[in-house]
Amino acid sequence: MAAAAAKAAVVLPRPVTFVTGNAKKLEEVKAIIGNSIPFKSLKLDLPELQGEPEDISKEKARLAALQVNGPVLVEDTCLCFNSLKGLPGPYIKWFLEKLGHEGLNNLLMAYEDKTAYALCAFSFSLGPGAEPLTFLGKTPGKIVPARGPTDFGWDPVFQPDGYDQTYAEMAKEEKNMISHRYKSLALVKSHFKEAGYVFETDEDTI
Ligand SMILES: Nc1ncnc2c1ncn2[C@H]1C[C@H](O)[C@@H](COP(=O)(O)OP(=O)(O)OP(=O)(O)O)O1
Ligand SMILES: [Mg+2]
Repeated sequence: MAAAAAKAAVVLPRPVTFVTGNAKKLEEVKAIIGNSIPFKSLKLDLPELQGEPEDISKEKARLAALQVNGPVLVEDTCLCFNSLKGLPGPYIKWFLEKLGHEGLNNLLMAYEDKTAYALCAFSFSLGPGAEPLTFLGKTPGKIVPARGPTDFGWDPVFQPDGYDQTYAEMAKEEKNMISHRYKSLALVKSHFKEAGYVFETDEDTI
């Protein structure tokens, strides 16, 4: 029995590499994952396919697995406005860059409904050619005029439901307990627990 169980375990010869070009994302992922998964990072801005959030995330994982030649974790974040039927969604990075916080608010000027949701799609691939698994986390809220520090993306204009503060105004520890990123990482962590991957690596993790 023990032998059968040992045979079934997937052995990973390397830590999981989290690939992102965004230092702030990495900071949050580190804070949330802690020591639960042997993990390192690679700073690389991967190209992103157009399409549905889940497909963009999966394709990022396929590209990352080829680059790293080993197990990888990637993430794609969307900010979806309900009045705009989910847009800007995965294109929020470009909307934010071109329009700024005020421009994001202006997009909703013609609509009464300011509700939105933050969506995070983590994808994990065991390596080149392996079909990625995707884990989605969603936090509902609304778009408000910017409040709080402006050092992380659209955090100042997103106020999660049930809170008087924007993501930017919240303490990091508090945001990391309710965020879209926290929810999807919780699913990643339970997948790792259930799968019982065995890491046989002496590579350094961070
Ligand atoms: N938790 C967050 N709060 C606020 N802004 C965020 C958050 N996560 C990401 N952003 C910003 C950064 C980007 O402008 C945009 C998400 O685009 P995305 O392609 O997922 O990130 P990215 O291009 O910066 O990093 P990556 O290299 O991982 O793709 O939203
Ligand atoms: Mg990106």
